[in-house]
Amino acid sequence: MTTLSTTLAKRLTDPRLFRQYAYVNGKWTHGEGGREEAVYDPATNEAIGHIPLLEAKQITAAVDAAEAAFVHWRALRADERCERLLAWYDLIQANREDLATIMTLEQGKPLPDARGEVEYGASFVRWFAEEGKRTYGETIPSHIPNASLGTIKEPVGIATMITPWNFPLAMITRKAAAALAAGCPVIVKPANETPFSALALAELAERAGIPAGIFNVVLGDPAEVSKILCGEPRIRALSFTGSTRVGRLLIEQSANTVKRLSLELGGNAPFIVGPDMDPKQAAYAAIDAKFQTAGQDCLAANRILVHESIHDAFVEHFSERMLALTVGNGLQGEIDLGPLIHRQAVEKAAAIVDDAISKGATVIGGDQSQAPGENFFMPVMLTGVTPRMKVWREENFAPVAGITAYSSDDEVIEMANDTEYGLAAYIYTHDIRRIWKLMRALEYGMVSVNSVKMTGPPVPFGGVKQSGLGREGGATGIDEYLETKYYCLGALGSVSGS
Ligand SMILES: NC(=O)c1ccc[n+]([C@@H]2O[C@H](COP(=O)([O-])OP(=O)(O)OC[C@H]3O[C@@H](n4cnc5c(N)ncnc54)[C@H](O)[C@@H]3O)[C@@H](O)[C@H]2O)c1
Ligand SMILES: N[C@@H](CC=O)C(=O)O
Repeated sequence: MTTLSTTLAKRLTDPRLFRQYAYVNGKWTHGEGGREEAVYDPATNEAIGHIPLLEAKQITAAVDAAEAAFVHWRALRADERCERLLAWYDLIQANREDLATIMTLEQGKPLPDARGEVEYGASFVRWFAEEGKRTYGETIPSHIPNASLGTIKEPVGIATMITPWNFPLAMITRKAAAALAAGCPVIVKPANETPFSALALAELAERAGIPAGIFNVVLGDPAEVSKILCGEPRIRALSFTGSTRVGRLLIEQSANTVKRLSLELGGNAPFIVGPDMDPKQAAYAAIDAKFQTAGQDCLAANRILVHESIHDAFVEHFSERMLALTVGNGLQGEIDLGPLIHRQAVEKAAAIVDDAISKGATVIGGDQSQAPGENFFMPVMLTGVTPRMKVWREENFAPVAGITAYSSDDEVIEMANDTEYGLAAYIYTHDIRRIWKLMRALEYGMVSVNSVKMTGPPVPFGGVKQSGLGREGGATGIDEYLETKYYCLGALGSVSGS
């Protein structure tokens, strides 16, 4: 196992936040079979550390630990769990700079974006710390003589979380904080590309007084680990964020143990621009909605649908702004776009662009000879995109924007809904009738009107169709980790009715 005296550790104010072990039952753990995997900085392709690949029995040991710890955690009062979560929140905030450095090194996003994600991730911890105190049951007017009826909310049990590399911290906290606040122990399996953010969260959870066995981070071969977690009957809930392809697989693997599933899967967001919009303003908003995290965002505006009357002006402003975006190592200076996560992502983006060109799209940008390294992809705008092209059908997860013109509201509704995905959609117009018509007709879990920013702790985040199941965050996010127990208290003498 590599020692802590690596480049990454040296960059941190608190080197103990950089851990190259799994975290099970409050202990930093090696892989018993001696298997390990390197983690690379996508900007330089240099190894920044190693992680152990745990053996099957070590994953089961995490479940044993969570099962034992559950008894005490669920018995705490909600306000006691709240205090520990708030302590975790404070520690995340206090270590924001180190957490952002770890994230930029393993994920590649520019440092200011990484700081933003730490803040965003922390905000879910604070939100759910408070929400845990409001998991109310209800009383039910009785239809049974001399009985009182009602419900109470109880933690579902051990919850496991399988998370992606594009938001290595916030995708964990949005799930884990809800589960912990509900009284559930958690077992997190982060993406192997970005494990160090998860492990730093574990270190801070321990310092916050979250007991051993309650927050575990397991590492290993993803397919091997997920089979064990999905097949384990003691794990009652699985929350996954990642691709629709892997989401389908996890549904199958969880069928035998009938788990509670929350799935935040892929997106293919339309960005609709109405004829009344200022083309420059709309183009700049579309740039923000497309190129954040170098396009590796489930909310990325992939298909930009612009009314024909302003299409050409929009395209001019979009390309001028896109060509001014800076691409480089996220640790260095003012950078708009960092690298893609690995070389395969670059190859996939290039194939999507080639496919569109071969089917008649016009390309602007994307001079890959200017890319500052082999995992970088210079942003591309494609116009004249059609439903036959991959850029329309697939989530490209790269800085590739597809633009096309439409002529009527009915046409754009059909175009926008022409996808298996249904996560988020953007509408830009000031016409209230159009807003209402489009918002109601779009088959998406989230619709944002005249705003690129739509997420945050108070809102229910999630998709329809093949973008997923369930909602994270908001007033209902904690319900993903709660069971409703109905009770009937009969034979209560003369008391009847309510
Ligand atoms: N809806 C949302 O909230 C949301 C948020 C972020 C990312 N995403 C989606 O995530 C995807 C990008 O992330 P990704 O590439 O990490 O996704 P991914 O599906 O490849 O991986 C996600 C997680 O699944 C694991 N995994 C990979 N292959 C597996 C297998 N065969 N069996 C079991 N587990 C496996 C990975 O190790 C990782 O932990 C995109 O589709 C994106 O839209 C969705
Ligand atoms: N940007 C999303 C994550 C999707 O990749 C979020 O805000 O949760």
